[in-house]
Amino acid sequence: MRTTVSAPTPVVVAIDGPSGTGKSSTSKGVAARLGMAYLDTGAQYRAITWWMLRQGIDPADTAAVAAAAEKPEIVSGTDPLAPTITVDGTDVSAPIRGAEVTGAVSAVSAVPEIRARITGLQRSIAEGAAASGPGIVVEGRDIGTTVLPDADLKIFLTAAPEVRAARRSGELGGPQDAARLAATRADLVRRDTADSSRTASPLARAGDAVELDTGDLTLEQVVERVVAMIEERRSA
Ligand SMILES: Nc1ncnc2c1ncn2[C@@H]1O[C@H](COP(=O)(O)OP(=O)(O)OP(=O)(O)O)[C@@H](O)[C@H]1O
Ligand SMILES: Nc1ccn([C@@H]2O[C@H](COP(=O)(O)O)[C@@H](O)[C@H]2O)c(=O)n1
Repeated sequence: MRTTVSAPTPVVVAIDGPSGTGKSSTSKGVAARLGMAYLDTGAQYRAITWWMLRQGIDPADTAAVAAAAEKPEIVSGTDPLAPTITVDGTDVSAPIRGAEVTGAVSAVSAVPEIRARITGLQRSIAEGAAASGPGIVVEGRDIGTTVLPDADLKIFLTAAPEVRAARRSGELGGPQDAARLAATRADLVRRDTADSSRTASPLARAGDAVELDTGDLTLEQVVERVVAMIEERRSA
């Protein structure tokens, strides 16, 4: 006798939150566990910022950034075990994590023409993944509010700035002195303030998002909780 195993219902999951709350690590872990696709939308904003800087465009020159918004080709690979990001065919996964891009990305991502361009890309990737597999986990700042307002599950991650700064400093290696922690904390808070106060699609928790404070949880525990929520939605 042959048993039929039905494919899991495709699920679109939006994970938002401030910098360093664990969005990328959680989203990759969840997507890998459930065989889903994964989209790092911050990497897309970083990639377009990298291109602007390479072109000599001043990130503070809103008109110049807007005029160039459609020019670079940005391609995201959505395998959670090996996510990729290219600009005009160049792998930019390393340079987009540098201080220059990190310092400029909030200015570029606040420009409405940039948001319209990147939001369009994000929606088409999410649609494709939901149509052809078990779904996608999309992480960013405005996924639940603007990019995918009809997502099946929305999560908003939080953690105190001190916790986030300690995690980030640990990631960078080297001595964990007070001055370094304070500088890392200030950098996170500066970016959160810029991202939440912009007019176009700011960092915000969607009204129907589940808020999860990751401060006292290990990464494994956070992944476990999100997986449980997805399985609950699937069986509902
Ligand atoms: N629950 C957790 N417990 C301990 N460390 C964690 C936890 N979640 C994430 N981390 C660590 O915190 C750091 C930041 O995590 P991650 O890059 O996933 O955050 P993020 O929200 O995607 O940040 P950003 O918005 O700046 O891209 C990483 O070093 C990660 O390993
Ligand atoms: N949905 C999003 C995602 C990101 N941004 C902007 O990109 C910056 C970098 O994001 P990381 O997650 O890689 O740290 C972030 O500070 C935002 O300016 C965004 O606007 N919307």
